[in-house]
Amino acid sequence: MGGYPGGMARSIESHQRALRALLARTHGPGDDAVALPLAQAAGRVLAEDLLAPLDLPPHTNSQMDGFAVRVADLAATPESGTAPGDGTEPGAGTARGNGTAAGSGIEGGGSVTLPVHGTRAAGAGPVHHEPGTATAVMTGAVIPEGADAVLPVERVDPPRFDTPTITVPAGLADTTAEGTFVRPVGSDVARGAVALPAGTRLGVAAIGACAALGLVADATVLVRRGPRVLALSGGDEVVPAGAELKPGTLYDANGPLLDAWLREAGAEDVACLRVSDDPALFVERLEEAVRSLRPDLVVTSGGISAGAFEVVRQGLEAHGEDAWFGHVAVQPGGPQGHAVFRGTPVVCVPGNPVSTWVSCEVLLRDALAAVWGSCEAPRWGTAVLTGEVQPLPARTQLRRGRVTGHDDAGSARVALVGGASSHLLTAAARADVLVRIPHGEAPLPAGAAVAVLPVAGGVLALGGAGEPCEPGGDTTRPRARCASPGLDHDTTRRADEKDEGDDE
Ligand SMILES: Nc1nc2c(c(=O)[nH]1)N[C@H]1C(S)=C(S)[C@@H](COP(=O)(O)OP(=O)(O)OC[C@H]3O[C@@H](n4cnc5c(N)ncnc54)[C@H](O)[C@@H]3O)O[C@H]1N2
Ligand code: MOO
Repeated sequence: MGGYPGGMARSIESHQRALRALLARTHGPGDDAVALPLAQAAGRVLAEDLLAPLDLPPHTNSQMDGFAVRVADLAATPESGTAPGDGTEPGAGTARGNGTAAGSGIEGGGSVTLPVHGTRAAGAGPVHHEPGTATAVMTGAVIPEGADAVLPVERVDPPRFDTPTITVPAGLADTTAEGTFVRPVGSDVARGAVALPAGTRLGVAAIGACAALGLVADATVLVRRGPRVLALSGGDEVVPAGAELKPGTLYDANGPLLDAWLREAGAEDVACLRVSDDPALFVERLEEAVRSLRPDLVVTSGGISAGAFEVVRQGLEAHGEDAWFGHVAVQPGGPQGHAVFRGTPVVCVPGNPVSTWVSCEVLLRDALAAVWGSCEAPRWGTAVLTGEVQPLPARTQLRRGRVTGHDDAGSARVALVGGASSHLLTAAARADVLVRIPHGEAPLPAGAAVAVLPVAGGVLALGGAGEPCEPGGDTTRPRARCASPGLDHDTTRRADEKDEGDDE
């Protein structure tokens, strides 16, 4: 248990400010941009407005399978018995009924009957609409010129297309306004207007929008350049995947985790280095890597807490400038640090894997978004807890959770996933939000509103993940399995199911 009085720790917000100031020492907000082919720009943030090269939709089209009509043709008067208009054009046989349309079950008392002229499928070119008629149109079909509304097929009588006439019930005829179920040309975005403003992350919908605008995969888009990052992780106990797992050792989770996270956060390039517990060697390798790679930012994981082998803290306190190592009043992510090394900002996050990840999501993301603009800032929402949660007395907790639907009032419901301990990485991998539990003494009851931060957006950028963390390392990897033979899943309580009061 890492106990310390909350009063001696920085708040999350004050540490965010410190990281912003650190990164701003070498980079101004949105300093530079890079032109990338669209195919490589997924997950990146636009550096300039993207203008629409065409109207979207490119033509006025139907929102429904139904019948295109002129609204004026639905406004027949009981006296005339026909729809207004000149009454002489083709289709002037339009009649207003006064009873229930035969077999339709539709209430009458003002219904209008129109002859059906033509059928238009999506993809067919524009045609002229005959006044006083209805044209069958499928969803997406160009609205025939002269028609100004669409009646859904299921609301007319008969509710089908193989019919010479349709009867429009009075309730529908009276309430259909011009534009009903019509999608005007350019109603999503007009040609020349801003389709995606600068600052938009090229997520799934934005990629779809670019495709809809006709941008081909090698069309160039200008995106914010992210930092080139050197990521250091390790410790004597940490070995790369594929190596022999000797007693007391464990596989490197944080190197690949940082590599994936930094790329998803818009880093231009990421180099990963594993370091030992020897502070002199740590400084030597850092020195070498900073000189040869010239990163914009160094991120370290581990080696900063209260142990006897805190290689990062010891190395940077002795050889860095403006080093700060202390605590933030948050769990996980309590121990934190930062320094400047040979002019390069260094952000130091704690080594427990969930602490590394949560620190990146909440602390580093804020600074990268503010100073580099290479990713979106953390955007908190609210949800209600599905069960009671015991807070910590002096630290905000950032628990992992999954949104499980909505309550009767429409609020998102969030259930915690796994316990509070920061080694519970597989449980964290099942989470889609971080749940902010304010410090306090009394349990938060089920139904209490809490802040939640979506965290499951990273998959898009991973296709481009670069070099493995250990180039040249042993490539013989243990094969993944779905379940361990012999492990009784019914009776084994997993470590990540242990819950409250766990505040390491
Ligand atoms: N006396 C105290 N002890 C600890 C405190 C404290 O306040 N007082 N804080 C605890 C908290 S909270 C955290 S978080 C950790 C942070 O420690 P470090 O940042 O120094 O990290 P390490 O000691 O190097 O490692 C912690 C933990 O994570 C494992 N680890 C490290 N790197 C990796 C990796 N690349 N892949 C997988 N796992 C990794 C490491 O084996 C340790 O188990 O300190 C607490 N202690
Ligand atoms: O604060 Mo530590 O980061 O819980 O594991």
